[in-house]
Amino acid sequence: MNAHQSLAVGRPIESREAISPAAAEPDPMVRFEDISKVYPAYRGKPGVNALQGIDFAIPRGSITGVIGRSGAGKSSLVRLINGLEKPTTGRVIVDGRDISALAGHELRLAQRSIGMIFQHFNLLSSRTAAANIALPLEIAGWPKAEIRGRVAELLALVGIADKHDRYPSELSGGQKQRVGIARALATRPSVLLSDEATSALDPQTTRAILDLLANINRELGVTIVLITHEMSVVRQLAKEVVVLDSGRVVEKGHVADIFTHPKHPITQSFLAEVIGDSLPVSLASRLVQEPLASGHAVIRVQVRGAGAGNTLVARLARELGLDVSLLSARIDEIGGQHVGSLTLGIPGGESAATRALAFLSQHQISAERLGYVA
Ligand SMILES: Nc1ncnc2c1ncn2[C@@H]1O[C@H](COP(=O)(O)OP(=O)(O)OP(=O)(O)O)[C@@H](O)[C@H]1O
Repeated sequence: MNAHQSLAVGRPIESREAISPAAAEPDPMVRFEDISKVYPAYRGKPGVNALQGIDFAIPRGSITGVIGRSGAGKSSLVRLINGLEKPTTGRVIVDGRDISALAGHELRLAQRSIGMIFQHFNLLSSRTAAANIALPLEIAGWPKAEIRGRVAELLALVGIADKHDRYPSELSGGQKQRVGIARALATRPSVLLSDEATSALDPQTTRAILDLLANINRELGVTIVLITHEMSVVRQLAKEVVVLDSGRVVEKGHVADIFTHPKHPITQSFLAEVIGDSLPVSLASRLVQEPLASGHAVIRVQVRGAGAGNTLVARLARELGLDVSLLSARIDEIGGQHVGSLTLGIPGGESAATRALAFLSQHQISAERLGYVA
């Protein structure tokens, strides 16, 4: 166990039903059954408890984000799905088979139904785009003529039919990742694992690649497992999310639920990076943390559903009998739902803020007090 792991405080797992405990999902694509993964001590380096008590299922056809900070155990988890690592305890069932029990030829056959894409694309520089995509088909022993047809189909699917004869050095980052995606899909996998696949791309290219993955999920029904340290990636693509911290699942569920009611501090810190966090500068510079008896309390509220934010300000003003002001607002579409982040100014100091927070909590609306302005 390393220093980071030994300091970790065990927290209860927050379950929100969408990603069920392994046993509760009748026929999932991936089922982690009470997994632990320990990397043993090696050449004077201490052993590492990389994963502990992992027990959940990934539904067929879903897009599931697995998010965590560096060292949280994301890559270990994804390598268990394609059998590159074996769990220390527990089983990993993929498409009905215990992949953790397979070895040799059987494992290689099972791995053909699990595609993977990588942050740095992992293309062979000596092969053209078409030849990179053909590689897994050659390994699987496909006849040459069939490979040609399949490669042309895949190049068209990922939108680079004209790059057939280009070498990786002649392609942009986004085009290289399209080749990576085509190669991963070549053997018609049922699962696509994406390990930080957009981390090396600029925001615009990231959006295009995430759109492509969404289309692939929709049109081919491929289950996608998305490893990332960026909540913006989860927000754009995933419907379900699993939050990992120090090798444990600390929160999981529908993305829109997690965005509106984050429970674990690590989830809250991920959200703070993406949800309209910025206050108007003139306001932020005057914000103080000490409660004020008068002046405005500044409260941030997360709301869900089209139009939910519109009525909230009026309802709160009615309830408090005060002029509630809207200081900033942002609406996103997350996990197929509208999620809004509103920053409200509430006159009447600490006592009004306390009443406002009680009202919001009574109505299961997630809110936090950011501070006060005189
Ligand atoms: N092959 C290995 N041998 C020993 N320790 C390992 C090995 N692979 C990972 N670890 C350790 O296991 C823990 C989890 O690592 P993992 O790579 O799964 O996390 P991660 O969330 O993917 O991190 P990152 O985002 O930095 O890639 C870390 O403490 C890491 O140092």
